[in-house]
Amino acid sequence: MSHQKKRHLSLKQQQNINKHRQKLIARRSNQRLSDMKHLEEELLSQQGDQLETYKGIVISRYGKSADVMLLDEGKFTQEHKRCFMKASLDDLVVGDYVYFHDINDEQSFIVEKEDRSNLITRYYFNKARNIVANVSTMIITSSINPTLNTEIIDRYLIVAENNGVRPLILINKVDLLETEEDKQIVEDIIQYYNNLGYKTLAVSVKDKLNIDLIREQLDRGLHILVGQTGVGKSSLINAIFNQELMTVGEINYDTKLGKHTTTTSRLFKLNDYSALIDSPGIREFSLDNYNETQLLRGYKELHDSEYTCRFSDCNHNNNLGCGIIKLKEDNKISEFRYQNLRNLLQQLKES
Ligand SMILES: Nc1nc2c(ncn2[C@@H]2O[C@H](COP(=O)(O)OP(=O)(O)OP(=O)(O)O)[C@@H](O)[C@H]2O)c(=O)[nH]1
Ligand SMILES: [Zn+2]
Repeated sequence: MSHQKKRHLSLKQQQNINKHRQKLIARRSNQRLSDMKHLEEELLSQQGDQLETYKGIVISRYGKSADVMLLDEGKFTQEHKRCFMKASLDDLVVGDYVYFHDINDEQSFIVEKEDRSNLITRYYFNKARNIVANVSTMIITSSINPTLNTEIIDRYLIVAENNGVRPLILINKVDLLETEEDKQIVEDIIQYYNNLGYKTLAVSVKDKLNIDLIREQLDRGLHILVGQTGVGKSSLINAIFNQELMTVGEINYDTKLGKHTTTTSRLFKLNDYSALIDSPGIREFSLDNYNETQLLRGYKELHDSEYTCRFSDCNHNNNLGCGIIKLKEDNKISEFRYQNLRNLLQQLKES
């Protein structure tokens, strides 16, 4: 990697790295022999050589290591590194920007992580698990078949709103709409979300409809694709990149492993500054363990102070200063969004 430009570190970063080295020296005497120590020692032995520091982005996590793509002055490259990290950085997730040193040709060591602009978390049995960081766009994918489920769209919107991520809503497979009535229903839904300020597109991978408009929306940053199984996420990735990058709707019966069992995530570069990250953990995460405040925060219609419930313990079932009921009475929320909100509140009560 010696041909790569040396990254100029800020004073603070240099100090942090120096501090880290000193800590390693202090720790050396009382640390048990372990793989990590071995790596750290190797790192230390090279101190005199003025280790170069590179910036990268985490694209996969495996236990105690991470795959990092090298960034060249902020631009995505094709170069990947398998990295180990100091213990305090073991919460690294896909999307984290990191600084690392090369230990040898195969191995590198991450010494610092940049502050995250956002972090998407999911809950497994009440335990928070970080999924991905620094996301610019959450591409919320839904489709006409098996059924257009706006409640799931709304669930993802809640996650996006609560994490400071811009949503882009795609309604795929519109080629399957047969009647004028169905077309109108879908058009109304799309218009409603667009009016709310969420960019929403009708697309068809089959007919190559509006794929160029999707690309236009993704000119900078890290993007993730979310949505239920079968809505056409893999098909969309192939269409956006105009390449067969993903296997569409197939299961490998020889190994009895579906493609969902792949644990690695992949970063697909759209241009120097824009990339799409795909991994099973990201694709399948859903809204769980959200509290009522977060849920209501996820509904843009309620952001107007006029529609804030007067009492913090409002049960949203009687008219006494309830923002949700007022919203409905004033016709400031569509029927489908209102029903979804009611359903989500009900599910919260039952959980
Ligand atoms: N009619 C129609 N079918 C489509 C379209 N896009 C995708 N499909 C089909 O939908 C099925 C599922 O597509 P995938 O791309 O595998 O869906 P996915 O969301 O990646 O599914 P998971 O990997 O299970 O999450 C496949 O049979 C695709 O051919 C479309 O625009 N129109
Ligand atoms: Zn209320």
